[in-house]
Amino acid sequence: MISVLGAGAFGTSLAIALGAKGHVCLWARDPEHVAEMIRARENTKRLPGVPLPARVTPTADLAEATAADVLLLALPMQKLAAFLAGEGARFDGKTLIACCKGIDVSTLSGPLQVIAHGAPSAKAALLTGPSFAADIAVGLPTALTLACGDDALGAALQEKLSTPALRLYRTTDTIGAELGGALKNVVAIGAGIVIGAGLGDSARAALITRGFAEIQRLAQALGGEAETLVGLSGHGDLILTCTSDKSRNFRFGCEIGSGQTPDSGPTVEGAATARAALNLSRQHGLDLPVVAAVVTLLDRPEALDETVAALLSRPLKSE
Ligand SMILES: NC(=O)C1=CN([C@@H]2O[C@H](COP(=O)(O)OP(=O)(O)OC[C@H]3O[C@@H](n4cnc5c(N)ncnc54)[C@H](O)[C@@H]3O)[C@@H](O)[C@H]2O)C=CC1
Ligand SMILES: O=C(CO)COP(=O)(O)O
Repeated sequence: MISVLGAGAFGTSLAIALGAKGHVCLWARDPEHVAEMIRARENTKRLPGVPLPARVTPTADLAEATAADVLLLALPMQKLAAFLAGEGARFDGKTLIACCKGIDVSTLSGPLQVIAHGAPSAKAALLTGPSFAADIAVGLPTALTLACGDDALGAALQEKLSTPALRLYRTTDTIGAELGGALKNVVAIGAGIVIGAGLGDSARAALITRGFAEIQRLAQALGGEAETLVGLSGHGDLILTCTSDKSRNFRFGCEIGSGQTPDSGPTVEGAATARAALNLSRQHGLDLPVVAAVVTLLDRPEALDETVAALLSRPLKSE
């Protein structure tokens, strides 16, 4: 059996997709939320309008959910470490698949390092790549990356989690997959700022491209492979997130760029990850001007004009 821990938009969409293949347990920490999902057969709070298949069982009982061998962790990145620390030995011997995108801001670790620390005897993998929960939930075609250091386990998980509409590609480059997925959200905030500020589509294309160069620079310095970064989990997800109004990171950036106070309610992974990425770049002596500009504007949105001017006045150089 498979369980999904975290009944947000993404966890629910994965439970719906996998519920077409077999039994899936969907765990949420709030019993009232679970009762509502059982009553409505829908996650009206996070993914309204899509019925839960009969084989999806919502539960607030973590013991019931963790009876499964394969557990998909669909929590926000900044909550993952505390969640694992609180549940300790429950995950011994389990296969944990991180479904979150980001870098833990206090330890500067990606999701797999966080799992290795919080659940050291679990086997770990990462599910990432370009996909909106709303698309997966209604069965639109989607291709994701399953990253696992153990290729035999990765192949078994690829088979287990693929459906006719949800195609998983696999890699053993977990660092490249983690960092591509984490950093594209930072660039998406930047792309949103550009559009929100009315700087135009050409400027957005420039920012995406230079942002991608920064993703490659940092990820490769940390051991990620170039091939992974041009794949689904890097370039693929960058395209999706920087060009769609469905992206929360992109919309958050648009709000900053247009002078609004951004809505702090939705999960916007790129905000904390921008700070983590900037700290990592300093540790490694790397120059990441797009990431640095996003951090500046998270702290001081009123500095938009001077931040854009500073980016545009950088020394001219070869591409
Ligand atoms: N929504 C999407 O289209 C996609 C999201 N993702 C990633 O999935 C991860 C989760 O995002 P969403 O599901 O969209 O967010 P969401 O905001 O819809 O849901 C997050 C869920 O986590 C739960 N949660 C938060 N802290 C918790 C804790 N300490 N213990 C237990 N549960 C907790 C919340 O109650 C909520 O149900 C993020 O890293 C995101 O980048 C990845 C691909 C697509
Ligand atoms: O990760 C995603 C698309 O692949 C979802 O993007 P947002 O978190 O910006 O909504």
